[in-house]
Amino acid sequence: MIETYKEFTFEAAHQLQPFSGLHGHSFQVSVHLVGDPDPVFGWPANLYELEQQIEVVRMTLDHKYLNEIEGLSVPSLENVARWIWDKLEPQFPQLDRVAVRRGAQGQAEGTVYNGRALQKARA
Ligand SMILES: Nc1nc2c(c(=O)[nH]1)N=C([C@H](O)[C@H](O)COP(=O)(O)OP(=O)(O)OP(=O)(O)O)CN2
Ligand SMILES: [Zn+2]
Repeated sequence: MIETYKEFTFEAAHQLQPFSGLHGHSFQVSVHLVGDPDPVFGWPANLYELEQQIEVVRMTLDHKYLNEIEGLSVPSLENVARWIWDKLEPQFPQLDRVAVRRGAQGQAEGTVYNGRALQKARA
């Protein structure tokens, strides 16, 4: 098995009542794929294909008010990560986890969503 990842960022506003009113963040995301290496290229998936789908996701989130996006009415870090997983997993069965963080280096807060581990734990 081999792991390949792609990072992207987006800027967005959100609020999380009753904990926070309207404000914005720079979010940093990393998308990790795990799978058997391709016999020629050694990758679990072609990054060109992943990048195309990530761009669709990024365009949906970037410079948006997250609470208004379908499925993101409660945009905690964890729900944002799950939402990204749900968008990418149908095209990428090799998807292993999605990490979402916000805040400066050394002060960041974030989450790692591993949908497959959660599905196994529930089964
Ligand atoms: N596990 C989580 N806990 C909490 C989350 C979350 O997403 N996951 N979010 C919140 C609230 O949004 C909280 O008010 C955080 O507000 P936010 O401005 O996003 O972050 P900070 O308060 O740390 O402010 P900085 O801008 O980072 O200084 C609560 N719990
Ligand atoms: Zn916030």
